[in-house]
Amino acid sequence: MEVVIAPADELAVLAAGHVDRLLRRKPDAVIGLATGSSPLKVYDELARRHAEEGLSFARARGFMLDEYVGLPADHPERYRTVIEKEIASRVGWAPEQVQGPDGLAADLPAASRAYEQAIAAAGGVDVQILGIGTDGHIAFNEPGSSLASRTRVKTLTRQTREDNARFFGGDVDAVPTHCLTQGLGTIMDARHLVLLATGRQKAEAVHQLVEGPVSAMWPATIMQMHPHATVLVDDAAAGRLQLADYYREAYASKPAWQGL
Ligand SMILES: N[C@@H]1[C@@H](O)[C@H](O)[C@@H](COP(=O)(O)O)O[C@@H]1O
Repeated sequence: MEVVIAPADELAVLAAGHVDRLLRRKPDAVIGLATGSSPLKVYDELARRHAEEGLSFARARGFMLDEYVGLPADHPERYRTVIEKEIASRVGWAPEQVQGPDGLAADLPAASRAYEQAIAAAGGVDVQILGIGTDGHIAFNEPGSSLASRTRVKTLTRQTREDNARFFGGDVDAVPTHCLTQGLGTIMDARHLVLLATGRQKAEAVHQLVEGPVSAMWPATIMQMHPHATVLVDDAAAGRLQLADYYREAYASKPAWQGL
């Protein structure tokens, strides 16, 4: 696991750089897309590179991490709508180039299985962009999630619904109670994980993710078992890291042969 501590704008450029290099090496790459506020600057930077530097997404595909259950198709907070607005429409992706779990399916377990099959049929995810919840969830894998879980229905915790109420006019009761989410096992199958976290409210989750024991109580800790995980955090989110000085030194003195 590589930990990089830098200002938020720099983190976004680093994350976009990973996607950029992947696309230039593999134009038909599969990109895992996260919602939430953490990846927004990354999407801005990718849109900028698409518009100004000819970064092409024409042959690439996107797979979303998760989706609320039951939000109407035209709801502005439906993750499919958010991803369309924040990234897909800005990099020239046609609707069929981006897939997400179907939170409106009549048979949600069947939709979950179909989504796993779609990811596998696409050859798996090359780079997965991730945020982290204050309780250490990734995608919507709440504390207690099986570390080997696959795409399925989950019940959102009160804390997650309160955290996300800001997107629903501050009304926690307007936040759906259930979601479809890639499992931790699904996420771990991606070839590269790039997680972004900023702000003091993420400091404990980041500490657990990087330095805590691997545990279903802090689901993101499963990333410690991934062979290629990049954790990008600002000073505030790094505030509780015990080895912060070491991560700073290691990054500042990173030899060129280690690659980006
Ligand atoms: N399902 C999403 C996660 O994918 C995201 O990582 C998390 C953190 O959101 P934010 O980046 O806004 O803090 O929120 C939601 O719960």
